[in-house]
Amino acid sequence: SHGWGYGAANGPDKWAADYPVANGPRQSPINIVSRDAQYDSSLKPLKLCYDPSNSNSILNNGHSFQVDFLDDVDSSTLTGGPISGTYRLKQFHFHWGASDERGSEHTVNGVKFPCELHLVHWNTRYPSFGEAASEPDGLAVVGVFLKIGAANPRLQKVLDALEDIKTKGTQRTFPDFDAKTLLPGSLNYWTYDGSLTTPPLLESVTWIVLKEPISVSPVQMARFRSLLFNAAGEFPCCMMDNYRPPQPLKGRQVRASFK
Ligand SMILES: CCN[C@H]1CN(CCOC)S(=O)(=O)c2sc(S(N)(=O)=O)cc21
Ligand SMILES: [Zn+2]
Repeated sequence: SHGWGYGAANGPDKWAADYPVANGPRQSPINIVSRDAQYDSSLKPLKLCYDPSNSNSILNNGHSFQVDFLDDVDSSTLTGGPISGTYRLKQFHFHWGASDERGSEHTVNGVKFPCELHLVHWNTRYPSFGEAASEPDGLAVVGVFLKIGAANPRLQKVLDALEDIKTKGTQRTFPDFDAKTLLPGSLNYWTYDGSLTTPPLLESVTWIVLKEPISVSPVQMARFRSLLFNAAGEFPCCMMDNYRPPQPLKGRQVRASFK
């Protein structure tokens, strides 16, 4: 049987068959309606302490590409914000469209961005990432929108590595990358309780979506689309539109860290 993907036959509308939680009460992404987000003065500032020496490899997993971090020690961490305790950076990856008018998973007042970055962290109160991933407070993902504008030099190292991981299952080393360089100037955020946006769609994610986007140029976006969903030797299928559309809010509240 074919695995999940983003095509007509195996895309988001088909996931509930194998992953019934797809219709659960806290699914992601969502459309963020800024005027409905409630400012919460008790929310703390986000504290992201990333150590470049933790970055390890860059991998094409057939759904996106991800930069993986060594997470056996507490050196690239997320604290503060809406979460309590310490979460460790595990990986970051992106979702993007076939053209610049779509590609993000979260939307803001119905606006889609061409791309969205996800920095995935797991709660160190649990013994491992795998165990954390199935706990309601196990994961925290920081989402950053990419908006079309000037070329972003901080993306270049990542984009240059893509030619070495064109097909599914390929990876290469990716040392000394400072993920902090991908963050915008302001860490103002919206936060809500949600899920993974891909199978297994586990409802274990505290979402922290930054309000300020970072820039990406159309030429840089084309580099994302040069990746392939397929493994080497298989019929080539460009990696694009690898995003899940917004899901029902089902009564959840979205809080804002800013007025
Ligand atoms: C392609 C597979 N993507 C998932 C793989 N992992 C889940 C592992 O299940 C135990 S994961 O925790 O690294 C994440 S985070 C994430 S998103 N888009 O919500 O940030 C998707 C996935
Ligand atoms: Zn993601």
